[in-house]
Amino acid sequence: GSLDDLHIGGIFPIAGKGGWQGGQACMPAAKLALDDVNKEKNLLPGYRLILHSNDSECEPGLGASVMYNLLYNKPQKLMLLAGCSTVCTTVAEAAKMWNLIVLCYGASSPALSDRSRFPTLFRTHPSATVHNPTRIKLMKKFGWSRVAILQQAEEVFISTVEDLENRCMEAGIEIVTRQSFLSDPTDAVRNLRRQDARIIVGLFYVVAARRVLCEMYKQQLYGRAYVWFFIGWYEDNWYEVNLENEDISCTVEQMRMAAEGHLTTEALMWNQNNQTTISGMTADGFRLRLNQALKEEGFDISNDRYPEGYQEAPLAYDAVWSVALAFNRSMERLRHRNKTLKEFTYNDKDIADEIYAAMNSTQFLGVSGVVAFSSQGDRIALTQIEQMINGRYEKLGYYDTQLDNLTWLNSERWIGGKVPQDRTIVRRVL
Ligand SMILES: CC1(C)CO[C@@H](CC(=O)O)CN1
Repeated sequence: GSLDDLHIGGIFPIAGKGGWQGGQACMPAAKLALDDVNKEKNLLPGYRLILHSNDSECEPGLGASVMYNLLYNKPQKLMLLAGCSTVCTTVAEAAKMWNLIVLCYGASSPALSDRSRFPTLFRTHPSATVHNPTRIKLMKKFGWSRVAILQQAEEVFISTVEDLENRCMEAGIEIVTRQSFLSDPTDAVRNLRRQDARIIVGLFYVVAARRVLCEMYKQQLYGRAYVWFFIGWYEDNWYEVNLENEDISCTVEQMRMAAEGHLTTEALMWNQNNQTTISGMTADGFRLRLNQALKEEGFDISNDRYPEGYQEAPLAYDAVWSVALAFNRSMERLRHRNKTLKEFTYNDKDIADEIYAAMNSTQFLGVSGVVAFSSQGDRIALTQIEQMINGRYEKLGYYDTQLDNLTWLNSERWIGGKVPQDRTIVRRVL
């Protein structure tokens, strides 16, 4: 017989600059997943999953208006997918009024880990706070118990630093100073020097990162006596590009000198080994298929950053699988009560609770790695640690926070040949 349709809404960053580099690859990735789940004959037997996509341009206002279009136009939607933090915040805060589960594939804001504000939110994109246990783990590994923080005054970094401060307290790590800046880091970097900061955690977007790096060079806050933690999701050669048009008054050579030796942490968004995932593909197989799909859609995938340039694509792909699996599981349970998902209406909390319960118990191997959510709906993810060695990022290891398991490759290199100290050592000459 003919298949019955299950409808979901999708809000994607497409036009505009797509929010973050790579946001535009999320809709093509979601469409690939839609084809795949609809081919699985025993995943949604008798049903076809239909995705109604709209463009948010990563703007919360536009995101809200496309959400209302999705809700006030037939057919009835069962769930909403969204991307950027600002759009996800707006959509997730409102969607509970329609008893809709929201699944965000591109939202990193720590503020979203809040069941009182977002009771129906899940996200396949990890929170920015996922870096913090890794930073603490490294501080302990290298014996650093006196650190400093330098951050850009942006919501995502303010809430990440609050979490980091709490974890430093618990770990007995002293924060000698926390400096923040809006766009010019000059004074903040000077204050780091005044406090004799040696181990510094830097939290800023990539444009601010270039300014910080040049300021580090000018104020000599780099080299053998310092360790900087930067964010790992900037594009690879981030410190060599746009110097002129961003008025960076350092040369590429000076930027490279200041950058040498810094550590980075980032959430893993591509499954690391060659295991076959739930879709039947390995992560590399997904990479090839995505590449093909992007080419067909006219994307420029010649840049060497591919797929890091589209690093969040696996999160959008796995989000659609999460939806299909949750519908499969909730349909099973509803059947015992002679109900089906097709009966869902926006004031049916009973079915919404079934979908919530099913989503809450998600656990499968996707192309982005194991997909599972915390009680706050946050993606549980591994982190990767790298170091800038001779102008190239080298992998140093991976950290699994859940198991407190650090996989270390012993490939770190210190400019002075030994681990930098977290303070000036005053030798008592007796
Ligand atoms: C790792 C990054 C670049 C963090 O910001 C996310 C976008 C957002 O949180 O709005 C996308 N992924």
